[in-house]
This record gives sequence, C-alpha cells and structure tokens, in this order.
Amino acid sequence: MGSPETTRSIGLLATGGTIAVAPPTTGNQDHVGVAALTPPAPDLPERIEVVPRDVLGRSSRKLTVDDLWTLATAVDEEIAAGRDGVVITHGTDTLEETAYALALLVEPRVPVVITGAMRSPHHSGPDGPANVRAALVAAADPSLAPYGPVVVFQDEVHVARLVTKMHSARVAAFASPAAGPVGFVAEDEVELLLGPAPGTDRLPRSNPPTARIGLVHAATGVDGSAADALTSDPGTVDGVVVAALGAGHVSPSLGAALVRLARAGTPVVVTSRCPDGALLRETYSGGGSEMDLRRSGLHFASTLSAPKARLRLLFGLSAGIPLDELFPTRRPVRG
Ligand SMILES: NC(=O)C[C@H](N)C(=O)O
Repeated sequence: MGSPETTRSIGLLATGGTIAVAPPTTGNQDHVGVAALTPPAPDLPERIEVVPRDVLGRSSRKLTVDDLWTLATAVDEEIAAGRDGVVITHGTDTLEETAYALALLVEPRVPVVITGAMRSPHHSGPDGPANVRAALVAAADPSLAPYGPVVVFQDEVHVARLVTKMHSARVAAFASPAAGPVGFVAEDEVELLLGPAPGTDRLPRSNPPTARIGLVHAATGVDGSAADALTSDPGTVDGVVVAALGAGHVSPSLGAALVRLARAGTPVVVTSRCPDGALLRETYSGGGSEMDLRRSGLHFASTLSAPKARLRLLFGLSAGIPLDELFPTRRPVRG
C-alpha cells in the first residue's frame, strides 16, 4: 500500500443497476459493461489508476444471496491482487444489503466502496459519473478502511450497517437515519466527521449461503397466519426475521405464532420497522410486547434493519454460528 503521494490502484467492479442500464426495450433491459463506467484516464482524480472488472450485470432486484457470495469473493481477489481500494457499482434498490453482506463477509484491509446511480446514462443529468468519481476518491483514502464497506452517494459516505435507501427516485436517495453520514467527499478529498464504530459485523467466511430465511412485516391486523404461512411445510425456512412495530412489538396473535416457532427450534429474530431507534427490553409487557418476545426465546437484532438482519441470520446460520453469538443479548430481561 503506497503513501498518499503514490498512485493508488483501485479495482472497479461492475454489477449492473441503473448506473449501467441501457434504454428500456420490450424485453429485459441490457446493462453496459464496466468499460463504459470507467472514467477515461484524463478525467480520473489525481494519482488514481483504475483496474476494471465485470462481476455481474443485472438490476439489483435480480441479485441472489449466491451473487453476494460471488461478489465478496471478487472483492477478496482484488484485495489479494494488491489493490489499494475497491469500488463496486450496483443497483440502488438492494445496494444497502450488498454493502452489509460485504461487511459480513470481507475483511476490510483496504477501503471498499459501493455506489450506483438514480438516473441512467441515457437520462438527462445522470448522477453515475459523479458518484463513481467520489467513490474512487474514497476508495483511494486508506483512512476509510476501518469503517468496513461504505456507501458513497451524492458525495456522502455512509457505513453499511446504518445506510438505507430513503427515496425511490431522487438522486439524493441514501441516508443513515440513526447517525448521518460519517463523512463526505469534496474537491477530490474525503472529510471524515465521525470515527468508525467499535466492533465489527464480520462473520467467519466458511460456507456459501444455504439457509433460507423468511421475513414477516408487522402491521395493523397482521396476525399469526403471516408466520404460520411461512412455516406451513416443515423445512420451508431455517429462520424468520420480523420487522416489528416500534421498539419491538407485534400483535398478540403474531407474537404467539412466533413464540411457537421459537419454542419448536426455529430461530426468530426481531427488528424494528422504524428506520431509527433502539429495540426496548423491559418497558412494555403482555402478549406481543418486547418483554414477552424476549422472555420467550426470540432474539433481538439491535439497530439492524430487517433486510440486513436477514442477511446476518442467513450467512451466520449457513456458517454454523450459534444464534446467541449472531444476536447476543446484553442482559436478560428482569422478572
Ligand atoms: N437506481 C437503481 O439502480 C434502481 C434499479 N432498479 C436497481 O436497483 O437495479
């Protein structure tokens, strides 16, 4: 790894998404390859060279967890080949999940940066080129490595655990509601605002993903049938994640169904459908409350969103990691 004065070699890995999409046709939309996303040498930020590579070429809605494993392997290969940083271009719809999957799977020895675009190359004012440039600048800054994979979008730097797509169409689509961006890019330099969080999300990288994890979204009137449907055939799912109401609540009927599942040995992990805030421990009691669910053996996923907790459970169970290690309980609920 060179000093900031030496040229830094950045792997640019393309996976598809709006940043690379061709104009719509009647069938599937094509994606241009990484060559079209690589800025020509005269347009690159100073002291950056790009090593382009096509890894996948599709909309993010078509990606599978096997694709996430493939991408993590490609990132590992780039790091092993001596890159000073890695940039991944990606569709925005599931970009935050891929960022978190890389936080689970990749040892962040160099900066790993994910970006995309909300306007395709053939729309007016495409945001892809500016996002790629800012991502390259971030990937070339070694001080970003300890943050794990980050999302750089609209010149903001967001950590994988907290970032989420907040807007379906605007170019300023991403935010980290719990803390804000950890930094920003201006004039081809990274300005950091917050330090890296203690600890790591990383899991041992042993087995490719095999576990199937169901997702239940709590809402008014959503009862136990939502969980029962997922598990009606034995062996359909290996675990369930719940996007619960508020600080970790579900309807009493859904709560009872989830408790039945947990008692029968299916891992059940509770998250909140709120984009910000903690899951409570001992404030509310009664059927479907956080006290009821915690005491009944359900696990709680701290500040992770439901889609990210699902990936943690999926990769963690596939690697044979005990549930208590994946989602540790700080202290038991009293009483
Ligand atoms: N802005 C985008 O990239 C959205 C696109 N549908 C995708 O996720 O692939």
